[in-house]
Amino acid sequence: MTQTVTSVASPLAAPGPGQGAGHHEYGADALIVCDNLVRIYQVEQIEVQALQGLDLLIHPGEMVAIVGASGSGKSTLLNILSGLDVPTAGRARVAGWDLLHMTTADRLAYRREVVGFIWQQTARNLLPYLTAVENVVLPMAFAGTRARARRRRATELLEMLGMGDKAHRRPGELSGGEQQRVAVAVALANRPQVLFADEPTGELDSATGDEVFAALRAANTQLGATVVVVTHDEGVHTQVQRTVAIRDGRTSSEVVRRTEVDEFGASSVVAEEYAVLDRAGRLQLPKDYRSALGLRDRVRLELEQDHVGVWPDAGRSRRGRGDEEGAS
Ligand SMILES: Nc1ncnc2c1ncn2[C@@H]1O[C@H](COP(=O)(O)OP(=O)(O)OP(=O)(O)O)[C@@H](O)[C@H]1O
Repeated sequence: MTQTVTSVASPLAAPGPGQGAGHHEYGADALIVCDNLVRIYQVEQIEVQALQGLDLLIHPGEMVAIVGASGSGKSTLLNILSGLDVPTAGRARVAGWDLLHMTTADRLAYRREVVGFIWQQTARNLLPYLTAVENVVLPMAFAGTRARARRRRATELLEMLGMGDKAHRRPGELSGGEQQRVAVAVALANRPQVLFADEPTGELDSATGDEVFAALRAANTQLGATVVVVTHDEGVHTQVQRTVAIRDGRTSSEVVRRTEVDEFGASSVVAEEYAVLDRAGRLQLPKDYRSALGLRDRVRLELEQDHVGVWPDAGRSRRGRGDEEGAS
């Protein structure tokens, strides 16, 4: 993987209202827009800032992983995007639905028809007393799809995900990976524009996890669903086109994978890491870069023709040494 950290001007850096010519709304062409999203939980007298001004854009047809350590805000973000929770401030929009201003009826329609979910706990995805095909039929029945059409779609989806021969088994008669593949079919039943998956492979070994990712990729490439997977597993970047890292309730870096074809026609996958630059111009330098050059407290910046140089504060390190000498 190339280790160039390139700071991408986050789309947030685009001109705001009234700024510059031809300005357009932030994320106008994105399917998922989080703009300065804040979620504060009040626990007795203490405020917990789970999201601290998170910016994120996901475009139609993307398959994106959101990674971050425990407590970084991943579940909070997913709960908001899936319509289960409401942010404290900021803007969140999915497929044209404003998630801060939805009525209860809107929320129901949104959850039933616009988005689909796969949760980590297989038991949360499927009803244990229904067969695989009956589980897939159920959301279509709630949405009012005709009986014959829902049966046909359920069968097609299970076949597409390699579960056609096990359509009449109950979840208890399926492996964990197979249950998650059925869960993907359930989530796709009402033709959602977006699939959200929360640690969908968390309870599985890596080989079985790969099968679940293959099912999510099929949903993405064959049905055109935009897929967002939340996980603490940083190794997930090999499974998706783009990985967005969250730290302390904010997006901090991204890894983008693309296929390059050389002059002999051989293709290879190149992964490039980007630092996210926010509207205020803040970006986070990776820890290994900071420690390699002893960057801390403040750095010297220099604007070059096509890049910005970042240097350790030489004056401060000299002073630091002087202090140490003085102290000895
Ligand atoms: N309902 C809640 N009430 C109070 N604090 C909460 C609540 N939910 C989450 N938090 C806090 O918000 C922060 C972000 O939590 P969140 O669950 O979103 O993180 P996460 O990245 O999903 O973690 P994990 O990988 O462990 O699930 C944490 O400090 C957490 O303790």
